Amino acid sequence: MTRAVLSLGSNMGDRLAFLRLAVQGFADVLEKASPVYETAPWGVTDQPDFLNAVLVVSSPELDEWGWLRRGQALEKAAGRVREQRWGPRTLDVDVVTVAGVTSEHPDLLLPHPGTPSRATVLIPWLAVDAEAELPGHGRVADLLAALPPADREAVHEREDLHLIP
Ligand SMILES: Nc1ncnc2c1ncn2[C@@H]1O[C@H](COP(=O)(O)OP(=O)(O)OP(=O)(O)O)[C@@H](O)[C@H]1O
Ligand SMILES: Nc1nc2c(c(=O)[nH]1)N=C(CO)CN2
Repeated sequence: MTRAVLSLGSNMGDRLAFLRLAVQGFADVLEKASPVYETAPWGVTDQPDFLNAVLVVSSPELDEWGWLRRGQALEKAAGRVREQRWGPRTLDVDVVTVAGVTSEHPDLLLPHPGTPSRATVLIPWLAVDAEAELPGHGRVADLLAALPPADREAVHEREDLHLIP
């Protein structure tokens, strides 16, 4: 039995449809789905805005590699092709944490090392779990409070969009 937090992102094509494709792909293991957020791009800033969201999932069968494989299969189903690092994509599924698991394998770093600095992950995560903790880094609420205000202000809830119609 593992419980995982997954981050979803899309900034190409029908962004909401790609996020929904991911939600449908995890429907059998879905515990919680966050609101949808419109977010300014970080990393490569000269690209379209993203939609981002977070899912909490749990399964008696899947280990951390199972979560990665399922996410990658959904990225493939969304027509994602290998592209520039941090560049535009139809669907990105990152494994943020798997409860009780740390990994330094380059194909599966856990917790995902980008998490503490990404308001695009921390804000949706906090929306579904106000008490969330990132193993080794403390409370998600504290991580978010420590970010520059501009990072938090670049993330806007889209109340008109829903992962589950
Ligand atoms: N926790 C993780 N979740 C998803 N992929 C991971 C993780 N740790 C390592 N990877 C590896 O990262 C590789 C590249 O992933 P990807 O192209 O999505 O990176 P990116 O989204 O551009 O950047 P970032 O990983 O910083 O968000 C994949 O081959 C995958 O195996
Ligand atoms: N706002 C935002 N920017 C990004 C994102 C993302 O999900 N949201 N993902 C990236 C590559 O992983 C690069 N930049």
